Amino acid sequence: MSFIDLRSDTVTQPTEKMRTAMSEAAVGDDVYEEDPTILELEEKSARIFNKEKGLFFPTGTMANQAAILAHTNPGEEIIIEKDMHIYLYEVGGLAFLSGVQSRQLPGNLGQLDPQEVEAAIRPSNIHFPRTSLICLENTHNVHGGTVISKRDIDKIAEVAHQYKLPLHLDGARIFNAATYLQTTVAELTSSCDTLMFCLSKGLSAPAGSMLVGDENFINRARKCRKLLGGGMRQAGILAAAGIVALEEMTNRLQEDHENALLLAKNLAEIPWIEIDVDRVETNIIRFNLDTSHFSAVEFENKLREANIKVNVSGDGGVRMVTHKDVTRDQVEHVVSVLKSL
Ligand SMILES: Cc1ncc(COP(=O)(O)O)c(CN[C@H](C(=O)O)[C@H](C)O)c1O
Repeated sequence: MSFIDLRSDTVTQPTEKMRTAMSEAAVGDDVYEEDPTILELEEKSARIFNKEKGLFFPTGTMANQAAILAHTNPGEEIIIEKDMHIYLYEVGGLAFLSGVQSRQLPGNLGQLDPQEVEAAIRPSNIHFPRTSLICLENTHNVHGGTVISKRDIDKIAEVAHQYKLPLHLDGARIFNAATYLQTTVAELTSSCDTLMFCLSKGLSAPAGSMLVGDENFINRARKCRKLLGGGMRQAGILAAAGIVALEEMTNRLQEDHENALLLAKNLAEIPWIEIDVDRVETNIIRFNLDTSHFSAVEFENKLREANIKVNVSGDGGVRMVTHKDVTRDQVEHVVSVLKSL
């Protein structure tokens, strides 16, 4: 039974070309830095982002947490936007792994206010922890795949660098942001000191994320990855799919964005759905149910009966995410099912 899976772009299946590349991958022991396919993916990632080095990770969470470990020392404070994945969905890793506390600022659809960031940087004072990192997320998951412009990233970087602080970008969906802005990822992230991006979401690799930054940082992050158990052996089998992802999947993301907008515009016509269509910029749609009509669970179950999977939260919030494995026809089918409810 085939489902239309709108829960996330993490569900994407590898392409046939990825599977072939995986089966033919040249491999070696990556702890000794001898896996040729991982080395090729790391070099390609660094080149695409115009950073000195790249480092392959099993997941985006591990890459984000290794970056925070490599940027900070226990007892320091990092400045984040209050709804970031790094804070909301990484199991308290900031505290548990890095021993840092977070200063959570309110964002405008994920973008931080440069003045608020500057005001949050701790001056030296015997009572205060040292601020050691500033983080952004682009596109922003919880706010609905919203995009932060280069100009707005650069404004935060300017404050960070004025205080000699690094800026780390959770760029899980940075290719979606660059597609929306019609720019390159290198241009968009040029002022970020380090960034993570996912191969395993819209780019459709079966697993894997990359961290890119300068050589000194990547050397520290490699050690943090080993500490976290991410030192892998012949993982070129996974990296081979990542290379195909970068070569073939970054230019099709506009299709996902068009499907998301088509879905959002149709959802807006349904009386018991509250959605801001203008906020749909990339492949994530978030909307609220009029729960007097349906409870979140009822809504999820009715869609499941129609072979459609979505993520709902108890308060009636719904997220739908378009991706390679959801076609335009399937989007139109979802619309007809929703209108029939
Ligand atoms: C902005 C951002 N940064 C990092 C990650 C973590 O990536 P993985 O650890 O899942 O590879 C995610 C995954 N997001 C997943 C999803 O959206 O379904 C879930 C919520 O973890 C993310 O959205």
